[in-house]
Order: sequence, then C-alpha cells, then structure tokens
Amino acid sequence: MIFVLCGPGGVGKGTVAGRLIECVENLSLSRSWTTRTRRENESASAYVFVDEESFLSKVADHGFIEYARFLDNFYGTPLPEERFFGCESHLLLEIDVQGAKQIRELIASAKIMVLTPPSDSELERRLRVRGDDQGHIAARVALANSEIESALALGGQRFINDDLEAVVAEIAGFIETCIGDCHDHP
Ligand SMILES: Nc1ncnc2c1ncn2[C@@H]1O[C@H](COP(=O)(O)OP(=O)(O)OP(=O)(O)O)[C@@H](O)[C@H]1O
Repeated sequence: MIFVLCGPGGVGKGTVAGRLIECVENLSLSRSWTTRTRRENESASAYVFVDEESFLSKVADHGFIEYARFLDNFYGTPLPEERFFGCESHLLLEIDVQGAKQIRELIASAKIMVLTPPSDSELERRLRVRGDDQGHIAARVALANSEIESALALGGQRFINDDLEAVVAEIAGFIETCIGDCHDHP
C-alpha cells in the first residue's frame, strides 16, 4: 500500500516518518532522486544520488511522480515500484502538499495523512528551534493553514503533531488498520 505523509513545512513530517519506519512492519520510506553531489556529512541513503544522464533517462521513461530543477540540480519523487500496490509491502512518501496533490492525481488508492501543528505559535517555535531564518519562518507559518485546507480537500486524514509519541502511535494504528482492511478486501 502507498501512504503519503504531508503537511506544512516544519510541522514534523521528517521526524514522524523516521519513527513510523521503525515501528510499522514492512513499511519503507521512499527516497527522492537527485543529481546534486552528496555533501560530506550527508548519509548515502539521504537520496538516490545519480548523474544527469540517468536522471533524464528516468524522466523519459515517465519514472517520476514529480520532478523539478532547483539551483542547477534535478530532484524527483520516483513512481512507486509495482510491489507497493499490493497488501504485503508498504511505502511511505514524506512530501509537501503540492507533491501530495500530484500523487492523488496519479495514484487514487494512496492513503493521505495530513500532519498539522497544535497551533501557529508552536509551528513558529519549532522552525525557530530548528534554526530557520526569521523571514522564512513568517512566510512558512502564513502558508500553513491554506496548505492544510488543500491537503484535507484531497481526502486526507488529519493528525495533530502535539506529543510526538502519541501522534506516532496514532498514525501507526491508522496504517495498520488500512493494511488489515487491504487483507480483508484485497
Ligand atoms: N511533536 C513534536 N514536538 C516538538 N518538536 C517537534 C515535534 N515534531 C517535530 N519537532 C521538531 O520540529 C522541527 C521540524 O521538524 P521536521 O524537520 O521533522 O519537519 P518537516 O515537516 O519534515 O519539515 P520540512 O518540510 O521543512 O522538511 C524539528 O526541530 C523537530 O525536532
């Protein structure tokens, strides 16, 4: 099955996704592709690092859900492998709301989960603690509520990221229920 975790910037998608992978069986995290060179301190599994020729050949094969060029490098979300369309192996895509819209258009069966902050002020605090710059923070917070509305309009299920342990347990329970339903009505 294919699960999408989306929400505004800084709400905690990366943090929650990392925890879900550890606690839900047979759930893998989708990795983006990039032509950017790997930074020295960056894990080899942060992206699938490829050269431009391989990237463009995958574009020609319609192998991406979405891709973009940013500062002379390409970034793309690969289409999930066939095995993730069954009930045994599961893929988690951690993505912004624009990306979730594109996934909804291409994969009607994807389950969309919308992560929201407990309040605007807490979202602002998290971005500040993470070290984002002040102008950037105000813009992200201003966008957050309209992004959440768009994500809910896609039929997404809402989860409030207040207490981390609680939201991870709640989303893991939702994913396991979806997997159970898939086995009951494949
Ligand atoms: N439940 C929580 N309580 C307190 N802090 C949290 C919680 N969840 C995440 N955070 C913190 O909030 C900050 C933003 O989290 P994270 O980077 O996972 O967000 P994100 O949605 O993936 O952001 P982006 O879209 O920019 O990649 C991090 O510093 C993280 O440690």
